[in-house]
Amino acid sequence: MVSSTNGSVDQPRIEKAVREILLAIGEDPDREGLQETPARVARAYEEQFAGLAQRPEDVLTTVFEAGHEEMVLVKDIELYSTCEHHLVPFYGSAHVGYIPNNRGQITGLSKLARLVDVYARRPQVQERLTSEVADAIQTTLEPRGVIVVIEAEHLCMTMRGVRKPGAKTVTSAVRGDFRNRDRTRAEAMSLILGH
Ligand SMILES: Nc1nc2c(ncn2[C@@H]2O[C@H](COP(=O)(O)OP(=O)(O)OP(=O)(O)O)[C@@H](O)[C@H]2O)c(=O)[nH]1
Ligand SMILES: [Zn+2]
Repeated sequence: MVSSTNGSVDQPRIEKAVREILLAIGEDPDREGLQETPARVARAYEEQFAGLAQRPEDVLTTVFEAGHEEMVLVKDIELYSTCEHHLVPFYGSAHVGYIPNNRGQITGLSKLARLVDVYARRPQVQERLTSEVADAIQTTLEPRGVIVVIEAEHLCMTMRGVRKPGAKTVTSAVRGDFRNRDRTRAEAMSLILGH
C-alpha cells in the first residue's frame, strides 16, 4: 500500500524513523520479512493515534432531551491505549456514568464509547485518560455528575521492566454529585464493580 499524509500522522516520517529503529537494534530492514514493516507500522500508528486529530465535540454530537434524570452507566467498554512512557499498549475496560441535568440532556450510548476512543488513541497515562473523558462529558452535557473508572493492564509492567503480569491499575475521576455525595458514588461503584 502507498503511504500518505492524508490522515492525522505523517506516515512517511514514521516509516523513516522505524527503518532507523530497525537498524539501531541491529536488524536488516531490507530482509524480506521487514521490507514492508516501516509502512505497516506507519499505518498502524495512523489508527493507534487517530485520537490526536479528533475532538470530543466530533463524537458527542447527538445530545437530546429525554427527561431522564437518573444515572446512566455504560460499563465494560473495551479500551486499548498506548503508554506515553514506553509506547507499548495498556488495555482494559472503561466504565462511564453520568446523571443528566434537570433538562434531562443525554447523549447516545455509543458516543460514550467513542469518546473513550478519542482519548485512548493518543499517547497517554491512565490518570489523564480517565480525567479527560470525565471533563469532556462534564463540559458537553453539563450533567449533575460524572464518574469514569478505568481498569487496565500495562504491557510496560508485564513484558518488561518490573514484570508483574496480572497487575491491574484502577483509576477514577468523579465530578459533581459523584464527588460530593457518598451514597451516589457508592451506588455507581457497586454497579461498576459488582459482577
Ligand atoms: N502514573 C502512571 N505511570 C505509568 C503509566 N504507564 C506507565 N507508567 C509508569 O511510568 C514510569 C516511568 O518510569 P521511569 O523510571 O521513567 O522509566 P523506566 O526506567 O522504564 O521504569 P520501569 O518501568 O520501572 O522500568 C514507570 O513506573 C511506569 O510503570 C500510567 O498510565 N500512569
Ligand atoms: Zn509504560
